[in-house]
Amino acid sequence: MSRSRTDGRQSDGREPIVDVEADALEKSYGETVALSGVSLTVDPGEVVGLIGPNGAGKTTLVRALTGTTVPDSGSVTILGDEPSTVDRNRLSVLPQDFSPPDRLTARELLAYYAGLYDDARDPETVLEDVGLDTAGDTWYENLSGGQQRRVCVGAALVNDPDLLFLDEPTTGIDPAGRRTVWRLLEALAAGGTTIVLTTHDMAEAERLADRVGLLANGSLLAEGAPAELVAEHGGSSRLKIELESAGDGGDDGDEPNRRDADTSTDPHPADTGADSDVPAATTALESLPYAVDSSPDELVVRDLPPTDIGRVVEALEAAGVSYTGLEWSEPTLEDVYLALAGDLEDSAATTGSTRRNDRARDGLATDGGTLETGSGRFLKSAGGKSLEATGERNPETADRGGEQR
Ligand SMILES: Nc1ncnc2c1ncn2[C@@H]1O[C@H](COP(=O)(O)OP(=O)(O)OP(=O)(O)O)[C@@H](O)[C@H]1O
Repeated sequence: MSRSRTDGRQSDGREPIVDVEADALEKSYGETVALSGVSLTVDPGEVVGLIGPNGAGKTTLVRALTGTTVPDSGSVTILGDEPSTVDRNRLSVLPQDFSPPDRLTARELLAYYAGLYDDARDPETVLEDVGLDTAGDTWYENLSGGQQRRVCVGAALVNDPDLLFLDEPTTGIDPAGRRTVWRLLEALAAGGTTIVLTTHDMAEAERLADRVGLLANGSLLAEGAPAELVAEHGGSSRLKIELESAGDGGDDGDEPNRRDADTSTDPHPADTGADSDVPAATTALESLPYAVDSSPDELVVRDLPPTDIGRVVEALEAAGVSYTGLEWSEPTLEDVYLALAGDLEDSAATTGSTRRNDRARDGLATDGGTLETGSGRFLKSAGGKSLEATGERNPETADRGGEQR
């Protein structure tokens, strides 16, 4: 994403101005360590994406950054203030499980939230922005899950915040709607809004975030621009060659890249790969200067520039090797995730979040951050008004209740 940026330094060259500054945050719920020494700085206008397995601590981090939970130790300032005293007109938070009143229409809900702020955006425009203008008069409870989430995203944008926290904003939204939300967030970022979002969608993080933090077991395992993380941890490019095993094919006669397979003795051979073209294909590629991994029915050629795909095809065809598909791909943020946290699928389930990750201790984590949301809570309030009327709980009370979770 390109946008004009300041370097965050004041005009007299003194201390950098940052929108979020969190240092050494620790938070435990009973025996469960949700945050373990997380530090994070977010510059004005920056988009930071937090990724990580279920139970990694992303929501707890959001909550600690926004003041809906108090960390056990460590410090947080947002927009230059403590979270509890920050000007709520400038801040907005969309919790993961925000649930507004069911018996208000999308239009009424956005108008309601707009009414909480001194200088809100036009709710009709927000309704259009989130792609809900045709469903504006439908009760919230009758909207689809994805439409409901769009209303929630709209509610989070209605005060035109300087600093926006979004906990899994596009969960449940269909691919086209997701792109609508992405474009909306990109436009906000281009206008200077600082955004911290959590997501399980690696494409979302890669597209939107200037910087990504990978959390697991309450620690930041890695942090950096998506491209940097991919270059450092994503591995190499891959050309996947799906091979036709002897049992898959017959004599089609017309296709030049297919070697005849003898199926006369067994019309339904088990697809064990034993008769596949893997050995022949491996031999065919030996003369090329690339590492090749093999499995029973496919080969993966690593570090192959796309301009050399033709050499692979020629080598396979010269050897008469059958293949059913070729797929070349560059490493992505998903590869980074799988490389660093793929074995930690559910931090809470596998470790109770108490395990410290060695990679974090070894210094991969350079910074940390905080975010947190709570069930049914919506942090927004303005001009001294709170959202207790909508059923949201007092953050501190809610947090204490959460200790029992
Ligand atoms: N209020 C609470 N009371 C007790 N335990 C909690 C509370 N909030 C979070 N936890 C625990 O802290 C750990 C981190 O949870 P958190 O919700 O921050 O993870 P997450 O990364 O946001 O997960 P997900 O991707 O599933 O949303 C988990 O083990 C969770 O069970």
